Formats: sequence, C-alpha cells, structure tokens
Amino acid sequence: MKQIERLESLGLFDARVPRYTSYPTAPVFSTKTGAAFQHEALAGLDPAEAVSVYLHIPFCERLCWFCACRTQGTKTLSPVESYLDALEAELAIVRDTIPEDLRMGRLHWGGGTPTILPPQMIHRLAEAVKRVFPPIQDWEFSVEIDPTMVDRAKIAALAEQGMNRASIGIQDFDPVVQAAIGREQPFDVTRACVDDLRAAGVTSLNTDLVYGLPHQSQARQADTVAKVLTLDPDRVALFGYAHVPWMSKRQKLIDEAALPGDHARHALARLAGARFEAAGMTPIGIDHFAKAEDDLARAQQEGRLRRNFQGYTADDCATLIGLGASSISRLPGGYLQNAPATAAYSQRVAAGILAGTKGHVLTEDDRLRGRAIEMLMCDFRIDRAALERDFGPAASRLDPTHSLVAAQYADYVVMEEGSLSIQPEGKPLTRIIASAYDAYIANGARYSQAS
Ligand SMILES: C=Cc1c2[nH]c(c1C)Cc1[nH]c(c(CCC(=O)O)c1C)Cc1[nH]c(c(C)c1CCC(=O)O)Cc1[nH]c(c(C)c1C=C)C2
Ligand SMILES: C[C@H]1O[C@@H](n2cnc3c(N)ncnc32)[C@H](O)[C@@H]1O
Ligand code: MET
Ligand code: SF4
Repeated sequence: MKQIERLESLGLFDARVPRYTSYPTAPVFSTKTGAAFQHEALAGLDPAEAVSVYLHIPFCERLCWFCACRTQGTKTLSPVESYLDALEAELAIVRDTIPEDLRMGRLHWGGGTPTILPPQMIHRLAEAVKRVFPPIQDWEFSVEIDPTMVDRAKIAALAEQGMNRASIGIQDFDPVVQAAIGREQPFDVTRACVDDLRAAGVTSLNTDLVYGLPHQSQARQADTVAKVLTLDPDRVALFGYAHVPWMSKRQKLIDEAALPGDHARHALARLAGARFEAAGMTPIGIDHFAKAEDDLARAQQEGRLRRNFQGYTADDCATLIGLGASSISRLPGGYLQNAPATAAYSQRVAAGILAGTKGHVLTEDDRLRGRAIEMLMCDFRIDRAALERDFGPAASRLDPTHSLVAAQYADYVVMEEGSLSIQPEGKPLTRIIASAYDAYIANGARYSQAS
C-alpha cells in the first residue's frame, strides 16, 4: 500500500479534530466560569512576571469568503471608532483590577484587520494599552497586516509605537483562486507592503498561506510559493483550509465543487512544504516554516516552542491577557473568553463589567493532558521525564493512552523509555493522535478536517 493510502486507512481524511491552540479547546468553555473568575485571576497576577497582551480588531473592509476568523465588514470608520471607546473602557476596568506595576512583554494586534485603523487611531490605541501595561525594555509588538488595507503612514505610525514584527495575509497569489475566495490581492501591492515594513524596521516578517482553497492546483501552488519566496519571509504559516460553513456563514459563497479532493489537498501541502524546505526553511510544528536564524526555529531547536491562541510561538510568558470582543485570556487558573459579539462586548465594558463570559478553570488533569498535547503539536514527542518533572506520579495516568496510540498507529509512532514519538511519515496524523489525549473530545463540537 502507498504511504498516503496507509494514512488514509487510519482516518487521515475522515477525522474532524481540533487544532489545539488550547486545551481544553474553546468549544468546551462554559458560562460557569466568567467575570468573577477573571477578576480574581487578574487581581492575583504576580507583578514580577511580564504578561503578553492580545488585542482583537474585529473589522475588515472586505470579507474574504474563505475566512473563519471572527470579524465583521464595514465601509466606514464609525463602528471602529466606537469600538476603540469600548477597548478603552475595558482597559480602564482591567487597570483597576490588575496589580499596579504589571509590565507587558509582548503585544499582538490581530483580527480582523488592525490596519483598518488610520494613523491617529493607531496612536490612540497603542498609547491606551501602554498606559495600562507599560512595556518592558526589549518588548515585542507584532501586528497582522492586510497588504491591501495599509499605507506608509499607517506603517510609520505602527513603527513609531514600537512594532518590530508583522504578519501579512497572502493566502494565494493566483488570480483565479483569489476570485474564488473573494479576495483580490495583486503581487506588486504585497511586494510594496513588504518593502515598506522592512524599511520601517520590522525584523521578523510572517506570511500566511492557505492550501485546499477552490481551484488550487500543483502549478498554481508552485507559482504562489515561488512568489512568496521572492519576498524573503522569516516565517511562513501554511494553514489547511478549514471549511466550516455552519460556523462561518460567508463560507457559503465558496463553490464546494471547486475544492480540491482529499488527495489533491494533501499533495498541495506536500508540494508547498517541500519547496519551503528546499529554500532552506525549517518546518515548525504541523503548519509553519521558519528561517534557521528566526526565533521560532531557534525555539523549536531548543525545545522552547509553544502553542497559544495565535498558533506557534516562542513566547514564554505564562499569562496572556486578551482584550476586545471574542479574545481569549490564559490566566494562571484557567481560560476565559470575552463576549464574542462586538455589541454585547461593548455593552458589558460600558457598564463597567469585565468582558469575560465563558471560560474553563483548569484541573490538574487538564494541565497534564494539555502539556502532553502541546508537546505533540510542537515537538511530535511526549517527553515522559519532562512530564514527571512537572506532574510527578500523575504522569503515569497517560500510560494507557500511550499504549493505545502505540498499538493503533504502530507504523508511525515509537515508544522509548516511556516517551512517545511520532515518526516523520506519521506527522500528518498529529492532530488525530493528540485528540487521543483529549478527555473532552466526545462533547459534540464540530471541527474541520485534520490534515
Ligand atoms: C489560523 C487561524 C485561525 C484561528 N481560528 C481559525 C483560524 C483559521 C478558525 C477556527 N477556529 C476554530 C475553528 C473550528 C474548530 C477547528 O476546526 O479547529 C476554526 C475553523 C475554533 C476556535 N478557536 C478559537 C475560537 C474562539 C474558536 C471557536 C469556538 C467557538 O466560539 O465556537 C480560538 C482562536 N483561534 C484563532 C483565534 C484568533 C482565536 C481566538 C481569538 C485562530
Ligand atoms: C489569520 C489567518 O488565518 C487563516 N485563515 C482564515 N480563515 C481560514 C480558514 N477557513 N481555514 C484556514 N485558514 C484560515 C488565514 O491565513 C489568515 O491570514
Ligand atoms: N486581515 C488580514 C489579511 O487578511 C490579516 C490576516 S487575516 C486575520 O490580510
Ligand atoms: S482574511 Fe483577513 S481581511 Fe479577509 S475577512 Fe479574514 S480577517 Fe478580514
């Protein structure tokens, strides 16, 4: 049997499992954990430890049909202006809750499209965040940028506020694919944006690509990858298209008949991956590539790679404070998600209430399984000794699962001294294998295809 058919027989194309940007995953969160927990957790933060801050801007001028991110379309800046009022209200409540001298190690603006903000709003928002969270000396400030929704004045404003990393959305450069996902983006506009970001002092530049989009072919994918390589990115994210029209209504505009089949989709991922590796980039986790000298590759090399709501990261801050509608915080005791809809979020913070509405308090078992899943997603290996260091004898609770996984995926995993490793050919199965450690997997949530 061919390699791909053996993987297929293990459920590669049938499995619908989470991406594990957290454990438990967001669908497990419940309203039993809300603002009361958030208040206690924020108040109890240790001021000696810098925190990471994520700020969500849920607005786009265009709404790409393939997109599953939480965002809304707007042609004017008036809802954006009101949203900044809400963010300032949330920041004021958070300021009154956290210890006085808490510092910020990292700030990430995501969306949606943060670059919908004109320069004066960029300054207003960045200054509001820094007043509540003064940055440490060598802080990092990263921003998600839509090359068609940015100009030099916006980039200059972001750079003046300290932006030193950026991530640009590309997805695919082919005009036929772009038309099929409702996202026109000329190469020369993207090229100019990259040049401006570099000139403004951005030292680490990520590009987002998606495989599995309608009308993608080997030839088109090869051409997109070649164009991306001429931009010389430090990192590339290559996401598998998650077709979840029940979650993201705009995906109903996607022509399902034009989506590549399972084998074609897999071949697209393989082709792009092989080209990035041939260009000298290191594969990182299940869907990233990075230059060897980039922090992400170094983190992987040194066993410091982590996974959080933004995907793979070298961020070692234990605490992530999410601001804005739908943002998720990772606090010492557990997770908390802000009200997802912009209106509900704005009403809460205007009333002076913390924005968290759903969450999960972590048990010791959650932490153990969560760390095992993170190890698989980052290192393709569950290090038994490391788990025992952190969790003591409780680490043995996973032994039956190791045995089950080792038997079920015998050709693709090895057990050595209690540590389980996924072999290189088994990497496409990583999300499926990780889900074997998920105690909540049968809770009825619907997920996207695993590979
Ligand atoms: C690559 C970046 C993406 C992030 N989320 C998505 C993408 C493409 C889209 C997405 N998010 C979820 C699903 C369904 C489950 C799955 O297939 O794994 C998809 C397709 C689950 C999910 N992840 C987060 C949330 C809030 C949810 C939805 C749960 C719910 O409300 O029902 C956390 C989260 N992931 C990303 C961000 C930016 C984010 C939180 C703000 C990245
Ligand atoms: C933040 C990044 O998330 C990716 N992204 C957005 N929507 C989807 C989806 N449905 N499937 C896969 N990736 C997606 C894009 O690459 C975007 O740039
Ligand atoms: N909205 C931007 C873009 O599409 C950033 C990535 S998607 C959140 O280019
Ligand atoms: S891909 Fe980016 S620009 Fe397009 S809808 Fe999603 S968040 Fe908005």
